[in-house]
Amino acid sequence: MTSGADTAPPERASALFGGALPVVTRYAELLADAGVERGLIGPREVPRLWERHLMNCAVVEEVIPQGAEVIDIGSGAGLPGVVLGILRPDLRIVLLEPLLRRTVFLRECVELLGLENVTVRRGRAEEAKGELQADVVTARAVAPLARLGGWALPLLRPGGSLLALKGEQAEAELEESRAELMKQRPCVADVIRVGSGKVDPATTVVRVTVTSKGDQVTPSRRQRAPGGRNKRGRKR
Ligand SMILES: C[S@@+](CC[C@H](N)C(=O)[O-])C[C@H]1O[C@@H](n2cnc3c(N)ncnc32)[C@H](O)[C@@H]1O
Repeated sequence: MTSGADTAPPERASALFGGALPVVTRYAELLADAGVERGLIGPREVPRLWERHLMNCAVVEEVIPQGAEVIDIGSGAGLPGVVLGILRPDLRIVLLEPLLRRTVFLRECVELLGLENVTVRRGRAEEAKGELQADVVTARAVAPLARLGGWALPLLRPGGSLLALKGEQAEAELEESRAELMKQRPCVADVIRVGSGKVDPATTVVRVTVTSKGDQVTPSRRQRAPGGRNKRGRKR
């Protein structure tokens, strides 16, 4: 067991987590203990669990609407999904993760922390289309934005958002990926910073919001020209 001092919350965690602090502290202990033992997080992350992981993820809750259904793609050891589930009991969260030993750990966390609003699903995001739907999809350190968009946008309800936690290159990555994201589904995208004054630096999030009521824009639909004719002018 890692020493308690390693996982003791810093002072400003109290303001951020409020009454949820004891449960987040228990989660920090699980990460520092079984999480490290089973190779789900590196031992060097333990001293910076709070600032760099737990608090950094928690502030994303600022932009998640009340009562939203959330899918956390590539949850790993539970970031950001478990933290959001603790902090926001109003959310219903699915932790979507393909690797068995990670889903085993996630199920243990859900059970031990008593998170009735969080479920764990083993699977790949690209295979969840048609089976899972959400108002918000979160993802941290899972895939480049264009690929992530291809997995996440089909899972969103109209008006729903992908919230991708990214680093300092977020703006550049968004500009490179914007056209690809639009091909997936009509959407608007921006880079926002959340948690100013609560975490330093603020957490950078690429937010991609689906604007259409319709489904994904499929190549066949895009090729269709108005007037019931296809691109070559032949009547359909
Ligand atoms: C670098 S880890 C990040 C874990 C966690 N989000 C975090 O920030 O600590 C990437 C995670 O994405 C998962 N992953 C990779 N490909 C995936 C896919 N196609 N669908 C869902 N999850 C995937 C991996 O199994 C792994 O747990």
